[in-house]
Amino acid sequence: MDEDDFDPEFGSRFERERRPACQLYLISPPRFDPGFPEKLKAALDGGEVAAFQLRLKDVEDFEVIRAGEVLKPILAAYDVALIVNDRADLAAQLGADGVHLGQGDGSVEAARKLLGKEAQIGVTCHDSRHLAMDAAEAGANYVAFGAFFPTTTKETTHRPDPSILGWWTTLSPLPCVAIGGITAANAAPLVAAGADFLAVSNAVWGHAQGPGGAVAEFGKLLSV
Ligand SMILES: Cc1ncc(COP(=O)(O)OP(=O)(O)O)c(N)n1
Ligand SMILES: Cc1nc(C(=O)O)sc1CCOP(=O)(O)O
Ligand SMILES: [Mg+2]
Repeated sequence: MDEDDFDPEFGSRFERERRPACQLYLISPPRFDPGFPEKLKAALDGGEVAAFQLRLKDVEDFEVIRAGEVLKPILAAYDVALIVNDRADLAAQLGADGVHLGQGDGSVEAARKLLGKEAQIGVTCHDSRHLAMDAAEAGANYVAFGAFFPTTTKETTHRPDPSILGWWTTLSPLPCVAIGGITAANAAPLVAAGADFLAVSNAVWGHAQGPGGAVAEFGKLLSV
């Protein structure tokens, strides 16, 4: 792809100016159980969600594809972007809206070649300003910082200060995602610091009032 052809600020769901408020980015549970599509619908009935990441772990490729095929029409009906974790090739196979890449999940450039210029490509940057600048330079559509709070969803070793979000928003127009142990009760400082997206898993799928109740709780926080 010609570098000049790529405009990361055009038509992107993750573009800050077009969507100024902080938004919710749901991360799937690590396994796809048969009841999950109904849980997803319940979550999306609870309020505004910008994006959904299919993050299945330790499963065969065909399971990711099968899950993606089931979830894609549901997400489309609610106008929610489908982002596939880890694998640009599976994102391409699914016709997903984008991919999320960790530091060991391949380059932005390679994902861009596979997915095209409209794709949303996010990059894990832990607590590193350097990684975030590298990701932006490589053509990422968003950078993700975390883990802001302890989480049982994933083993984490980095604990950024919320001020990294404010630093990023003054430096770059590229949206930033906050992730890691986020709940409606602890998220306010991340929103205040400048997070464009809150990426959340357990606080939604494991919520006592169900996923819809959880999304509604986040909605109250994000609408003020
Ligand atoms: C939005 C978002 N941010 C960070 C991650 C973590 O990605 P990675 O470091 O590759 O770890 P795994 O999620 O693959 O275990 C993410 N998935 N999404
Ligand atoms: C997938 C993931 N990545 C993280 C990082 O710090 O990069 S923390 C995390 C877990 C997010 O799930 P929960 O909302 O349940 O904590
Ligand atoms: Mg990964």
